[in-house]
Amino acid sequence: MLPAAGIGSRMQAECPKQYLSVGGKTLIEHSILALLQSGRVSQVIVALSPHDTQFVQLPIASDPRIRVVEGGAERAESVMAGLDVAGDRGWVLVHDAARPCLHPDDLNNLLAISATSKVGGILAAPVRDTMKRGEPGVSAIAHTVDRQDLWHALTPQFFPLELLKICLRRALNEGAVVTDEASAMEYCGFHPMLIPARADNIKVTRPEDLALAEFYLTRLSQEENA
Ligand SMILES: Nc1ccn([C@@H]2O[C@H](COP(=O)(O)OP(=O)(O)OP(=O)(O)O)[C@@H](O)[C@H]2O)c(=O)n1
Ligand SMILES: C[C@](O)(CO)[C@H](O)COP(=O)(O)O
Repeated sequence: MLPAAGIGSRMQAECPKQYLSVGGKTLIEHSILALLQSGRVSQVIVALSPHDTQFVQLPIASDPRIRVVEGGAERAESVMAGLDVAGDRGWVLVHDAARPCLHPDDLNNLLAISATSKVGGILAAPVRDTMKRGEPGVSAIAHTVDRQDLWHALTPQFFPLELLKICLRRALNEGAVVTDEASAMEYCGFHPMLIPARADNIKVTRPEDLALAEFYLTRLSQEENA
């Protein structure tokens, strides 16, 4: 499942950031292909804005493995819309359309957990910098946050489909803050696995991220063609 119904406001681009191009493909195409090229993904459900007129123009839109649903006002609602049409596929990957640099080794490491875990897990990168909590409303440090066992949550996030649907629906119905799928699982008392992953699986969010994504994608392409 690929949430792709955002407007990319922080990117300050002419179009929603998932349609910015790197290496001749849009970010959303890179993100979908990273899933399909694994050979382990049978269908990709893409949640799009009701105002999206660009996806249908992409060559990948005619791939029979792609299904489109209407996303919601928040990412979690878009994900829920996709899960509601996912059928009975056992496990589901949720991957941001804005994360085009997913490495196949990370994807395979995540997919492997379904052999042993009943809860699921996420790709994550350990925090490297000293972390500060800011004083609310002012640019001043309140205190340093212990970065021991602190991780950046990435995507894909990988869960048993029915369990994720139950947890996400409950979290949304009860007004929980859900910024990733693991948040919903945690809200319902589960402790998803953290799968150590590459820090170059960036979420293209701000203007300066596009050049970085281009560098990482070029390097990934060279590695795959080596
Ligand atoms: N209502 C929403 C909001 C976001 N997303 C998707 O969730 C992913 C991660 O969200 P984010 O990086 O925040 O994207 P945007 O919401 O588009 O960015 P911004 O917050 O800067 O507007 C993106 O692929 C985005 O398209 C979605 O499917 N539905
Ligand atoms: C799902 C996610 O990419 C994990 O880090 C992140 O929570 C998305 O947050 P956003 O505010 O919707 O970009």
